[in-house]
Amino acid sequence: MRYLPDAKQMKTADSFTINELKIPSLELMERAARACVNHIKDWKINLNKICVLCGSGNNGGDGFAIARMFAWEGYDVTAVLVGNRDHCTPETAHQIEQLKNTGAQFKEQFEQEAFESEPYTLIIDAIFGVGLCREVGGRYAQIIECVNQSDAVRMSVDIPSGICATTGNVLGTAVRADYTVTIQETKVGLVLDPGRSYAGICVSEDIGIVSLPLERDEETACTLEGSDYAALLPKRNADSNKGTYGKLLMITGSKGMSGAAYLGSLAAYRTGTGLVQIYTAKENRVILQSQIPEAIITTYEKYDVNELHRLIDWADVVAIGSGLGTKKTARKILKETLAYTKKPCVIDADGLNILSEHMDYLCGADCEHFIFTPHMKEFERISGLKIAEVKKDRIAALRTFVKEYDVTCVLKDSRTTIAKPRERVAVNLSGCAAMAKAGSGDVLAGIIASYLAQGLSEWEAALLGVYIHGRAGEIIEKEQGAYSLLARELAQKAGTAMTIQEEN
Ligand SMILES: NC(=O)C1=CN([C@@H]2O[C@H](COP(=O)(O)OP(=O)(O)OC[C@H]3O[C@@H](n4cnc5c(N)ncnc54)[C@H](OP(=O)(O)O)[C@@H]3O)[C@@H](O)[C@H]2O)[C@@H](O)CC1
Ligand SMILES: Nc1ncnc2c1ncn2[C@@H]1O[C@H](COP(=O)(O)OP(=O)(O)O)[C@@H](O)[C@H]1O
Ligand SMILES: [K+]
Repeated sequence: MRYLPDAKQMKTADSFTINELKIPSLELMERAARACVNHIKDWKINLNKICVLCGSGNNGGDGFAIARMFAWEGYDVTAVLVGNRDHCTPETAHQIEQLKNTGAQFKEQFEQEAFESEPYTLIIDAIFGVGLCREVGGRYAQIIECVNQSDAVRMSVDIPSGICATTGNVLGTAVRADYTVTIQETKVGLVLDPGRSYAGICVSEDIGIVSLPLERDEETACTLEGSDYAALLPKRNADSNKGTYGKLLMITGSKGMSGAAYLGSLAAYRTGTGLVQIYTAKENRVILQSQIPEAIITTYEKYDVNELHRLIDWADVVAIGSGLGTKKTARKILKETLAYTKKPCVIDADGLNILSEHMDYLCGADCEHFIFTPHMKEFERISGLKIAEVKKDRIAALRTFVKEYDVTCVLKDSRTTIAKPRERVAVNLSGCAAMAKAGSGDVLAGIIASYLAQGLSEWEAALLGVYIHGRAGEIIEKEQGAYSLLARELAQKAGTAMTIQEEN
């Protein structure tokens, strides 16, 4: 597991290391700068003419130290203070002093004409780091625009200036970096979009800042690593039969929407479930029987409460909502399912759309065992927060939502975030744009339900499901390119994605 701290959490870890472990701030700065220099050299960037743009905070201090190191080695380097000299931190003021007699050029002010006339091959952005605390405007915005218009390679120290380390949002404007060296832990704003795309190739470098404060703070987000996911994989025993791997009831599909039922059940079988029963509208029987003969098909024309209870009693796990529609029968089925089931239950798509108008269905329900899988629009509906509002700080919005309803929630997006009360918010790092196709979400609901059926907890199933879904997308993108993925291929490849994981 890796921590993904926000700005405040990272600053707390910095201060703890400096104040409690007595590692001087300047020593950490020296290590940070050295790490940046080493990475820049590894990347084989053209170093003919280097410009380092430094703010007055400690991010600027890192920048001046980098300039000094390159100057010592004889490179042509210019360091520009883009901040106010009177506002320099003691460390940054010290670094400016250290720059004297190294051969580096020092400019106390940014001059646009001079900057644009120089044939810089590398611009190092050390304007703002985790201390960015408001919209970038005025002079700073102009400087960042100049940087983005330059033909030089752009490398950011810690985080592209203008990106919020806590939310990944652009605060006014931001440097579009080709490379970023982030100090110690990857900030959560570097993995959430748009911060992720502004950072370019991003590496983190351990400089000895301790993680204890991050561990202590339950609000520090995290991401899992390959070995963590491998440990979650359901075991396949020699002495087993289909009953060993769970009975999954999928209440999915409606008239003209058989695809959702097909995709979810295919994904569940492909990822290991022993037995899948689909409960769907009667019009889907023939098509589903021919598309997926491995599934048991039970159909309804009208709502029959006894039949629904019998099916839920049969199942170990329920998944409801994909392609269900929002008509009267669908509403009745959802209401009764949520009231009756004590089994783990994935609620997706139309299940969430119906619920958004009837949040009272959750009263008295076994919410602790529910996993919601909304995309942004569905989350807007169930949370009552506009998408723009959610995007301002999606982790905070998600955390508040799961606390209120006591559910596990998988907020799907280009970067999917997963939350549950009393757990750290997790950000999934697998997946790719090839997956932005209709039906991808139905597949995810099937995979998560499949892991529940095989005995994983709600939290484990959500984490592993989202990861494997993304890995399957990556495998397809590698084989077929970024355009041709079909949701059914995602379902088919999900099992392969699990095998690869086992080998890691
Ligand atoms: N020893 C350590 O602790 C280590 C720290 N390290 C490095 O330090 C970085 C954090 O340093 P930091 O905390 O000094 O903040 P930083 O990002 O430089 O910016 C603060 C300055 O920006 C200004 N400012 C903010 N927003 C603004 C805006 N919109 N528009 C204009 N100005 C704005 C703000 O001004 P003020 O609000 O005071 O007016 C202040 O002057 C971290 O990312 C890492 O690179 C590493 O070397 C490891 C060891
Ligand atoms: N650009 C992207 N990068 C990574 N994953 C993506 C991207 N676009 C979509 N996805 C994933 O694909 C799935 C789409 O789900 P959803 O919007 O519910 O699809 P549908 O309703 O058509 O089944 C989600 O799991 C989402 O995370
Ligand atoms: K920066």
